[in-house]
Amino acid sequence: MESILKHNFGYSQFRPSQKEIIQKVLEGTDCLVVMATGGGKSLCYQVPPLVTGKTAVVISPLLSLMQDQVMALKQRGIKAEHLGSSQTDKDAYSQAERGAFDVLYMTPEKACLLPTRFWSNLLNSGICLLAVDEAHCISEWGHDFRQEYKQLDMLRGVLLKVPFMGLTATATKKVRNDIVQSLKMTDPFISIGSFDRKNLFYGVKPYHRSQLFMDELVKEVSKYNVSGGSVIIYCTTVKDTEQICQLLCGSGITAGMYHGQMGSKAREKSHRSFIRDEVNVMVATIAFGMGIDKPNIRCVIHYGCPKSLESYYQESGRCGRDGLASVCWLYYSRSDFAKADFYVADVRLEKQRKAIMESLMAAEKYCLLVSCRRQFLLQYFGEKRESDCGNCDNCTRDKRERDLSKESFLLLFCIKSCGGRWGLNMPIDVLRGSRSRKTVDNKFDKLPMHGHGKDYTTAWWKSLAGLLIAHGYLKEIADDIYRKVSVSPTGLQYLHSANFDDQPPLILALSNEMIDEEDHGQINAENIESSISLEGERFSEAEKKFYDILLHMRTELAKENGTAPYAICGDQTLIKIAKIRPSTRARLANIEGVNQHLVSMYGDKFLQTISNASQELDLSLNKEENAVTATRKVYPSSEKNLNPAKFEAWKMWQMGKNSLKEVSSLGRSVPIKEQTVISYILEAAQTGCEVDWVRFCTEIGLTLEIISQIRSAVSKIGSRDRLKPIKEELTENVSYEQIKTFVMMEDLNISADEVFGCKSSLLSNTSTKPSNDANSAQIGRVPIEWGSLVRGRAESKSNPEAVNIRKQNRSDNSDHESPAKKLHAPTDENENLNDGLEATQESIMDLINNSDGISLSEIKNFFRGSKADDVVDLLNCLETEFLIFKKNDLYRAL
Ligand SMILES: Nc1ncnc2c1ncn2[C@@H]1O[C@H](COP(=O)(O)OP(=O)(O)OP(=O)(O)O)[C@@H](O)[C@H]1O
Repeated sequence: MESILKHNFGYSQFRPSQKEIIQKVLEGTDCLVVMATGGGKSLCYQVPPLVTGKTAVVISPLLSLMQDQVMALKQRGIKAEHLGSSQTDKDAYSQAERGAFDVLYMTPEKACLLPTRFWSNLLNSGICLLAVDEAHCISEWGHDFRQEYKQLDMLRGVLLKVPFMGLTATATKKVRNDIVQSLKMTDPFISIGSFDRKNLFYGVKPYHRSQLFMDELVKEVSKYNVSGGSVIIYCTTVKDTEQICQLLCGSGITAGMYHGQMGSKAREKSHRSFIRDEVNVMVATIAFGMGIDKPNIRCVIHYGCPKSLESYYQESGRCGRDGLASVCWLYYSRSDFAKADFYVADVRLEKQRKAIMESLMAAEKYCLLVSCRRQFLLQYFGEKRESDCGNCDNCTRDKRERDLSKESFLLLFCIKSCGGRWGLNMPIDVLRGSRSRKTVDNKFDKLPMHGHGKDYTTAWWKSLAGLLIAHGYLKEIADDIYRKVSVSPTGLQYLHSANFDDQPPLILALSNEMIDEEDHGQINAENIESSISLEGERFSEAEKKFYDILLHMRTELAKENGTAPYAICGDQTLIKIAKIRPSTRARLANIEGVNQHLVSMYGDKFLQTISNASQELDLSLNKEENAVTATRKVYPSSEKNLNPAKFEAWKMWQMGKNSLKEVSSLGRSVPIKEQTVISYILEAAQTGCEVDWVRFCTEIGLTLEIISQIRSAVSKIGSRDRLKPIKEELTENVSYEQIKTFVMMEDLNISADEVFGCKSSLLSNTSTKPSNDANSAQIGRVPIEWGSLVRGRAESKSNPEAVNIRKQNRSDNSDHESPAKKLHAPTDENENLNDGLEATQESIMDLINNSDGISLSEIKNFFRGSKADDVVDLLNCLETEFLIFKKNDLYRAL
């Protein structure tokens, strides 16, 4: 499967769960896949047909989405097609039933309309899977219910024994159950991944329709536009869509537009121009979006509060799909929260109206939040996150705190005095001294707090109510389409401890709206700008020019071939090419994201461009990948990859030599948890910051003994994907932080020897590496089992000499020894035996086939009978032929 992944997709590693899901499909098991937006769900149905040689049928809700996917798959050398009204190829249908396609897309309507004959012909030809993408559309509880999806169950009666797969990014438990039942799945494998999109920064701002705000919007969009990144602006109405598009175009930004009132041709054209990088900014209603997989969208702006958090997560999920840092802004106005009437206009069932209302209230809550937005979002989808993320506006802004005891008392008292039967408007009107008929009729003008809140605006009071709801002093419930606010038990307790003249302190962080109002509605540039930098990699001036040349070449190639630039390869791949500047096809093929189709179709063009541009810009070729990506030795570029809070924490700890405890409180009005500081530093390490691991391990109490315990727990569980089961295997004194650190060090190939300054006997039982390897005894990576490697060679007919080696090895190495002990470095005797071995394509293939990843130095060492350069040349040839590939600096067979 890994070979298919590299060969067709250019990737060297499956993401968490992908492989397991694919294996389940291959076993014929139904699967429900819930994975974050951009998590890589598509691969779960695109790989099985390549393994089995049978067709995967994919049900997808939108034509444009299917067309994009077909286009991208074709660029990966995969036979893909869609059936539907826009299909112009008359033979597509008959080819499809003959099983000519690996992946066959169709809408649910089409799937239900196709005659049984089509399905039985396809069954005869071979069908490995029926995948239902965006499966939440099947559920009436979902945020995007589509009637057509409901009828898909009829295919069950036709496609006997074919595994069904439902895929979605947003499914509550109720929706998940609905999908399983609606698709009549039997004992399905359910995979629920994390919803966390770590590379996305989340921010929210209240907006006013002022010129100042519009100027700032233009400025924000221009920022991404100049660097070639794409932006989507989602509007809640067609009118806003047109106005914002006009505004941007009037400011010299080439923007496209997409909404439901445009004709289908115009919409298609607009979509195509965006996908092909002809326009970088798309202003759209939510008609545009589901499944858009354009990797380089750097910013998604919501101009108006979305109607639910599910749709917000879906739409903002279009952002940063290549994993580079990207930004999601949500601009709201108070009037957005009063749109419930509009959303429920055609809904007759009270139950559904209530559900819509609750969704809107959750979105409102997200807007008004003063704590970590990521934590809130994840919690909404049922996922727990212990610490603040440090990558949202609330985590990164300086909090302005104030004692709001007097104001809170007044509001709580007033809400209670009004009887808890109202929304917020009535009690706030009372506080502001209203003598409206309703107030007088209810005798609220006689209440003691009447008129005591005149100094603040209605919006300010609403904001305070939002804070009190968030902190549990007030509770808000939906009653059909109305909201009612009442004082919670915590609020009552507070009221009891206070009176008109004296209240216990209640210190709260002011919301953005309150700050905004107190700063006289001035939204300044600093406020509105995202606080993270988007520059993914640090380029020199010349490298930046080199990258631009590559971008230009990719655009031209895409035009010539009628495809989208990103379908040729993603920006991240292009960044790597610009940094490494490979001179041969083999080196090009080895870059993450480069698939065989790219090498054979466009390889010459890439190499020619690289050669010319390198000469022109005086840049050397074939920069060592390690020098580019080494994560342990470089740090300054990480300032660009980390948000300021995390970078500062790392700087204080690593450069300032402060302890973790000191970092948690130094210069902060409210200390953060020490665990948060630890996670910041680990993240810094991940993005390339240098970390003094000795000091770090000492501070968190991570010893060799604990490492050994964690490793045993990991091998018992068989996976490091989830920390909880690992933690449960360990004694209580081993903390999550220690486990996280272990995992991170393992990911970064940090050697225990290096950290603990010894050749550890504790480590040698499972991960001893040949002692002549400078990087030996890395934590966790089980190195090549020299015994099995030599046995493997011996079994190969192409290498008779190996038989001798096996004999020799057997006599040295008892079969009764534990597998761990068999992991030993070659003895001097072994080394002498290898002295005469010559490398050939075949013998290298044997060696690699029999190893679980082998480094260049190990291969050179093994074939000391050949010149090192010859070994490298042979390896290059094997890479070009896509027989082997490199992952984490280890060669593996495809
Ligand atoms: N193993 C992998 N290694 C690297 N990139 C991957 C891997 N798997 C998928 N990707 C890339 O991640 C991006 C997102 O994948 P995909 O379109 O399948 O997401 P998705 O889960 O369907 O998201 P959504 O629900 O938002 O549509 C794609 O560009 C895809 O090529």
